[in-house]
Amino acid sequence: MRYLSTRGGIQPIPFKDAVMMGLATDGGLLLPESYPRITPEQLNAWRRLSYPELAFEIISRFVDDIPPADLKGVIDRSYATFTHPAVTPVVRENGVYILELFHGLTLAFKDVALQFLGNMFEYILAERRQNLNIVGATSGDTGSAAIHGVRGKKGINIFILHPHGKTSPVQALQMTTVTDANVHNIAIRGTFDDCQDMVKALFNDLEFKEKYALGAVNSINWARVLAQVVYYVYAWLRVTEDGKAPVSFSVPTGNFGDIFAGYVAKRMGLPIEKLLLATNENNILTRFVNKGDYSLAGVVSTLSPSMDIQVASNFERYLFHLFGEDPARVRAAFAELKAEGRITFSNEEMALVRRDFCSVSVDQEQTLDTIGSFYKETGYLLDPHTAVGVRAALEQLPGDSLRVCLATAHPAKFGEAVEKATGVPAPVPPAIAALEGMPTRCKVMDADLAAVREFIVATIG
Ligand SMILES: Cc1ncc(COP(=O)(O)O)c(C=O)c1O
Ligand SMILES: N[C@@H](CCOP(=O)(O)O)C(=O)O
Repeated sequence: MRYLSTRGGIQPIPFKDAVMMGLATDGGLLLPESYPRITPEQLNAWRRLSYPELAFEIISRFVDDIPPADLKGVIDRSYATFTHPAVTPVVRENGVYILELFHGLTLAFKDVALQFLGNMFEYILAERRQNLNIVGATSGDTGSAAIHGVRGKKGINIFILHPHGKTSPVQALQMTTVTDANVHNIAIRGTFDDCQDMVKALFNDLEFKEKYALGAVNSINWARVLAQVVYYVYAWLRVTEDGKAPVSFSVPTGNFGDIFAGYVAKRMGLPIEKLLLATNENNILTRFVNKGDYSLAGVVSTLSPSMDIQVASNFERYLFHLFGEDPARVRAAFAELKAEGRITFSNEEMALVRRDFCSVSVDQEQTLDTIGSFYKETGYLLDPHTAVGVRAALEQLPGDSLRVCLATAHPAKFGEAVEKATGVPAPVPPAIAALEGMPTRCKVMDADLAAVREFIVATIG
């Protein structure tokens, strides 16, 4: 399996090089040359597999430059850190299935891919006798999951940029209380988009990237998306009885990484009826799906802060496929976005979009109402991001269809919103209770690329 860039500017490369490259050197995103097919017979044969066994079956189809026993070792180590034996269990509440993705170390879906990526980096670096300086942007969850994926690992430094004061207090503490020597938190006076822009700019400075051996933990890294494909298949196997039943997935969306993993699963042959793209008030992607309107607007702060994003980086991967794998059309679309603040789509393209996706935007009042009523009816607590997806599913997907909602974070990460909605405090897991009063370390900076670059260079030494 080889990987190519959405912008068409690199020779195809193998998996390990793709992991190390992160953002493609031509500014695009890496994708596999083709998607391996999974058949109904294969799906039925996978029903009895544990999560790590299934992960191996799927991931190994995209990786041919790592011996199977080594790949299995990386996968097994990654999922041994989860507190639930099923890793990502599925529960049924109020007519929808809930895919719980928050049983990892930092209580969000990011752990599923970032434990895998942290161990994969460690494996490749040991083999190549190299060091790595990870630079990432977070709206709250990627940062802590990435930090916990690589803290204390030999030969790795990690720099995580988050928008100052715009994450939940628990999310901030999950990052800044990790004071290992290789962990560096930077709080940017700005938005997540500012953080992501600066990270991309550092990667696009190829001399800097090479000199300081930069590595990516955001979903611009293909390994992130790949690891997330697994739980779509796992959930599908839990809620169906035969190899063909169509299932719809409701996905609370910000950077389009999670839902793109679902799209990959669909392209591989997993019977997915619809991918429901659920957004908060930052709804550029809902406007795109429903009206063909992909035009930039300002970012607003909401109760689901991890989804407070305008420019979803993985959208580029989807556009590559939507445009018939034509890198020239991708380049033209991003030139239009830069010049005009929008991308224009043809009617044929929008028909293709609506074949796979539908979308709903859920505002904060509806989010609180959904957390409150769901709790009242079932006793089950939703975090605000999950609530956006559940609300969208209840509104948009037929009640007699198989509906899986991705529960992307534990409610205790957003305790204030949950208490406001239900009138009761969310139970606090020991991992969160332990954060209170711990020493913290974090550098607060302006959204100034030169200053961030200087800080990274000075810290690496
Ligand atoms: C809790 C939570 N839900 C949903 C999302 C949105 O996921 P994605 O950015 O992959 O679309 C995020 C951020 O990524 C998140 O942290
Ligand atoms: N919501 C994310 C934003 C970054 O997304 P990523 O999937 O590209 O890492 C976060 O929690 O940081």
